[in-house]
Amino acid sequence: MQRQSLVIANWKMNGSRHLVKQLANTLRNAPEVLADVTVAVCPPAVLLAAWQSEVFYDQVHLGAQDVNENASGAHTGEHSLALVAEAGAEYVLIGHSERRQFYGDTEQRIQAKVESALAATEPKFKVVLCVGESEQEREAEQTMQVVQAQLESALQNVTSAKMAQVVIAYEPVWAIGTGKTASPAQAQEVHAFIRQWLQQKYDAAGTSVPLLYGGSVKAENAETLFAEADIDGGLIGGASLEPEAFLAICRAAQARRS
Ligand SMILES: O=C(CO)COP(=O)(O)O
Repeated sequence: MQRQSLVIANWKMNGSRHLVKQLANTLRNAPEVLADVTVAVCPPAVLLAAWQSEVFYDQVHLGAQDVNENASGAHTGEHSLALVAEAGAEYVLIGHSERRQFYGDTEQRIQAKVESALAATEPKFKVVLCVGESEQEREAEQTMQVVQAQLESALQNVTSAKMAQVVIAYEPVWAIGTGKTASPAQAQEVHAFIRQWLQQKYDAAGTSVPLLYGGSVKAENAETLFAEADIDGGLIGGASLEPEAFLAICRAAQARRS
């Protein structure tokens, strides 16, 4: 099955209004890429509005890097789904390893965030669930158990019908921001495992879920990663801060289709 290519920029705590303009202009000048590849950008939430005024919605989608599971209330510093939706977000990253490691995102909170995001109707968010093992877990040959436990926990109450809104990003923690990319074969092995798990739980609905690889994806390695059967695109950190590099990665995702 040929799934649509998807590339998502995760700016993390980086970027500026200037970079919004630069990346928007770079992407706007490549309509042939945007016609073939779904591209979403997740800037810091305070820059969503700047993107909203720059970008044609039907060309580049916007996303939030995280969201609070509650609808509103006394949660200083947090953003609700309604707030990020108002700022233009259609995608939301949930369970990024940096949030799991440093900001208290337990399995239970991630599950709650996934369920709140999938319950929202205006808009119907695309939930990008991030999973991945640490270096020690890989060395102990626990990669598949760790990934499976993360999927089981986050998706335990998610039905097949809702899976049309779900994207899974496999991001091995040891490859994030380290320059150590998983080899295409290493990434494909885990993606195939995730695909099999999804198909077992969701049948056909599991076949349609896009699977993204993240972790030191660069213009130079994107094409070989995206050539793998179960890698439908990427979740890009550092390279998404360089407009030309990010566009080159989007072009590599476009090449995957042909
Ligand atoms: O964490 C990532 C994207 O969410 C990957 O970051 P890098 O591309 O900087 O390794």
